[in-house]
Amino acid sequence: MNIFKSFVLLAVSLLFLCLFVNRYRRGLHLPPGPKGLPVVGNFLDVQRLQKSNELPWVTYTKWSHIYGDIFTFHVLGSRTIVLNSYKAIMELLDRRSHNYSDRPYQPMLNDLVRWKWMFAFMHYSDWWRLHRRTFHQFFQPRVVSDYYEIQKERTSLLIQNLATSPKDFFEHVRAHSGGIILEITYGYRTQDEIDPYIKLVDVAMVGMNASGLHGTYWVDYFPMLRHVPFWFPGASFRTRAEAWARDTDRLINIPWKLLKERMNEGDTVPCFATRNLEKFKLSPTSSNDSSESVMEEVIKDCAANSFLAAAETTVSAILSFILAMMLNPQIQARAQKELDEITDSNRLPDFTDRANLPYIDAVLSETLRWNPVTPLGRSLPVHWGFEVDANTRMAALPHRALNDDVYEGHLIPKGSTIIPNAWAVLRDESLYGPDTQNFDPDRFLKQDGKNIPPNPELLAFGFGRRVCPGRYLAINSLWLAMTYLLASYTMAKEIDPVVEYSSGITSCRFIPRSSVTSFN
Ligand code: HEM
Repeated sequence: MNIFKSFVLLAVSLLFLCLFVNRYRRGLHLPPGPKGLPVVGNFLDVQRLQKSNELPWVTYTKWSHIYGDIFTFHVLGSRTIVLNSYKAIMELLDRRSHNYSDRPYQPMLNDLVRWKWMFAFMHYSDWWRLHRRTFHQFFQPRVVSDYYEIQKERTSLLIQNLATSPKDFFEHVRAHSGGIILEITYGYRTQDEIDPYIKLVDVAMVGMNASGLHGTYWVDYFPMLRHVPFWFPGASFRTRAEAWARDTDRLINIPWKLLKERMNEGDTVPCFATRNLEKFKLSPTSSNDSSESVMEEVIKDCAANSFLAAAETTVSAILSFILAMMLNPQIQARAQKELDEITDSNRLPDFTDRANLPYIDAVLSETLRWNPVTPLGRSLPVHWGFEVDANTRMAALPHRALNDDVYEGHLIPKGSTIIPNAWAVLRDESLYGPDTQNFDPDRFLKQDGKNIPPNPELLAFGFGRRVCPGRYLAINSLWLAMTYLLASYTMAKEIDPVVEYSSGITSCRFIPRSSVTSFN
């Protein structure tokens, strides 16, 4: 009888607890958002957005004008919360980053297209931490100066290549960014070595962009579908995923295999991969792909991750800078004047000059603000001169809430996908002043030193524990490319460039500057 009484008491208490928790949760509302249909939620809105020509960050910004800085939408039971203000992004993703450092599970991308080795897509876990730590040791502020010589050499080559074939500037910029990271990670040095690897990235990115947009495939909502056999009616996504997965495998395996062959022949230069393998006393002769040790797997993953993460993003930032200079000749002339005064127009700039070039620093900040590489927290696949369809532009690197949280009276339930709309913040006139669609470095140079807007680096490189670990290297590469370009050329319009990434610019004239051509 006593046992029965205790059981009833426990059940009643549990019931009250549930009611209390429910009341607490009911009292708090989810952030508002577009009204959806029963069961499918906003499935149709999202489909419409994916098929439309409107860029998703633009649509999200419009929705934020209707629903507020923080809004929600649902698709088939999965909840997405979009943050559109500096305050909300910094409070949640930065200050409360312990709760928002996870990534949503994407069965199509991670499992079927086999990107789960990429730590940018991993869950917040010990496995991710091991990767991040291994990576960080070679890209933290203390060590990035070790890469100055590689960056200078590659940037000089970019300037020379532009003189030889200016029409191929897009390829030259890609070879520049790819060349820097390939030498740092795998020790590859020559031009001939770089091109095939850049092609591997290009090919693998097709599958990544197509599968990385959560919700494009039903399997993202119903993960069980990943077990559907290839021959099953309607399972064409499995065949497509398998073809993309083979490209992913090639991206991670081919550079590694070549590195090991070279190590066996004693023909390598010190780099991220070799120095790490030595550190953990891993001999390439004693291991092959099927018997990799755990640490070898981590080093191999990190090398491929840095290669992929660095190549596209840095290219995009440099192309944005070139576009801004072409469209704003007076800003270009002012930056060149500042540079010439420091270098006396008879040498190339160096990192030690940076503190004396405040206007160029403002141009760098404005470049990151004006056309952010990662409008929704991930890089844009920029292919100037090519049409990129709306789906590929939609990709984002979202965060995920690990536990229930409350923000300004809104409930943010555990498991919600969180998208930071950095683009909306970087265009916010209350922070960056008027006409944020225009390129104007002066917004960062207030004479009185007051009301300086937030540094765009805080938004462009992501947030909290997931902030881009390659940002110090990226800023150095960008600064050097900008200053070498300004010192060596005047960038001018050949035809009217379209200020859009999708249809993009097709041509730029690189006019050698007579005062500096002697040292090219
Ligand atoms: C202009 C250049 C770059 C931009 C704008 C950029 C931006 C970003 C952004 C927004 C994220 C996501 C952060 C988040 O989830 O909150 C990220 C992640 C990452 N970036 Fe970068 N990045 C750049 C260059 C690089 C470079 C040069 C490297 C490598 C050397 C790199 C390596 C990574 C890695 C490994 C991650 C994943 C971090 C994680 O999930 O823990 N990035 N980057």
